[in-house]
Amino acid sequence: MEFIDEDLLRYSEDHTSQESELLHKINRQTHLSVMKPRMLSGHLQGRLLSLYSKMIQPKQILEIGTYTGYSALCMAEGLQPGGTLHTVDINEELEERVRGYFDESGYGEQMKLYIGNALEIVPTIEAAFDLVFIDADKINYTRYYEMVIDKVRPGGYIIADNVLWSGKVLEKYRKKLDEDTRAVMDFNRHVHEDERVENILLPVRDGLMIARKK
Ligand SMILES: C[S@@+](CC[C@H](N)C(=O)[O-])C[C@H]1O[C@@H](n2cnc3c(N)ncnc32)[C@H](O)[C@@H]1O
Repeated sequence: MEFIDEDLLRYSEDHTSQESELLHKINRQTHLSVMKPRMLSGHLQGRLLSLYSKMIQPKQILEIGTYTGYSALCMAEGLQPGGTLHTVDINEELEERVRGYFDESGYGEQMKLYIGNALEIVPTIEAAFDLVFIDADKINYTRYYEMVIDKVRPGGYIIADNVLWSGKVLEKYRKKLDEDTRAVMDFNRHVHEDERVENILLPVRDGLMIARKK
């Protein structure tokens, strides 16, 4: 389900800074040769992540769910010199492609790609994060949030993607209450009721939950 009129979306993209040539290439190649290309953040959300990252000026970023590296490279644009972006994905088939894109980007030295289950890898990463982007399996969203919240510095941010879950969080757009939808709804309630953060659910694309640790 598209939340915004297609023409308005195109108009918004036409009045948004262009993605870099490399990001454009990743976007195109993902659509041509990788399964489920809709998972990629895309032009508009990518520019938003880049802008947020430039505003936050993070030294340490964590991403859960690399896919083809598009969102990681958008957020890397705001990294401080000497900063690091840690990104985790369980799909080893993407590794070579992603490493290639990272090397080509000019941020290669600052990108740390981990291949494996985020539930096992994230607890092993020793860092105080300024920005965390949760964008992997929905069923574990609350677990990921709880796993990282103590590793986020006060004033740091957690952003989670797909929190409107194609509208299925609303009964009128839902055929049945499947476990992913239930997990997204539980996550949204969990963050909203969490006294440790202030939050906004931003209806951009498939919904971004943005939480700032107090
Ligand atoms: C929506 S895609 C990420 C899209 C990417 N962040 C972007 O915007 O371009 C979700 C990714 O999460 C990964 N994933 C799913 N379960 C995971 C897990 N338990 N640990 C790590 N990665 C996982 C999938 O392999 C997939 O590549």
